[in-house]
Amino acid sequence: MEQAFTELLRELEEFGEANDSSTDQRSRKMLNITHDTGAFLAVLVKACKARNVLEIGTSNGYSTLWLADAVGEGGTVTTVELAEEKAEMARDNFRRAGLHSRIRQITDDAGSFIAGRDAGEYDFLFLDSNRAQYVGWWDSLRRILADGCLLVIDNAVSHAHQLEEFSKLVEASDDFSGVLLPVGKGELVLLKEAGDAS
Ligand SMILES: C[S@@+](CC[C@H](N)C(=O)[O-])C[C@H]1O[C@@H](n2cnc3c(N)ncnc32)[C@H](O)[C@@H]1O
Repeated sequence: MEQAFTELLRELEEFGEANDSSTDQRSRKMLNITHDTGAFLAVLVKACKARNVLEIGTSNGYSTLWLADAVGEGGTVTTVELAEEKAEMARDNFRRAGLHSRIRQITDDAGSFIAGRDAGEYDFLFLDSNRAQYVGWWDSLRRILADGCLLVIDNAVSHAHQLEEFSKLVEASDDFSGVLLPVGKGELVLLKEAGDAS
């Protein structure tokens, strides 16, 4: 990882912490993943050789930068954000990092966006958005993830109670297996089983 990129990540971490502690208004908070979560996502993306990543919940683009760096040249990260002012901040950060050419920004409601995607279109999903909507998104999420690939969900420990219904849906899905890891705010890593090719 280049020094300038590491410095940008550190700058955004400091900005996120200062910003989020300066306001009680949730919509104004950046709510970024932790540094170790970013490093963890990058390792997963590289290990999976993911080339077509989808992130739901861009905020100002901190987590997107980790994903975009990890996919490498030739890879793409599509990231969805509802709030225009945050998408604007993210656009700026993507340019600063020189990674804008591999990032596709969607400023829309993630539910409508994922409903219109093709089956198996993405080989890595990262979900870090409005947890109350995850249950309604489950059918689309499981459909657009390719077989043998990962869906990672942030805040699975910090906000476990908000994910109870969602977790029940996942547990009832035979084609998914998962593990909850104590990284950052708790990462739920779900594998869409590849199925029996024989
Ligand atoms: C926790 S923040 C994302 C933080 C970001 N992943 C990071 O680590 O830098 C969640 C974001 O999801 C966005 N969001 C909430 N509901 C959404 C929806 N229905 N569609 C798209 N984005 C949504 C919020 O505006 C917010 O910026």
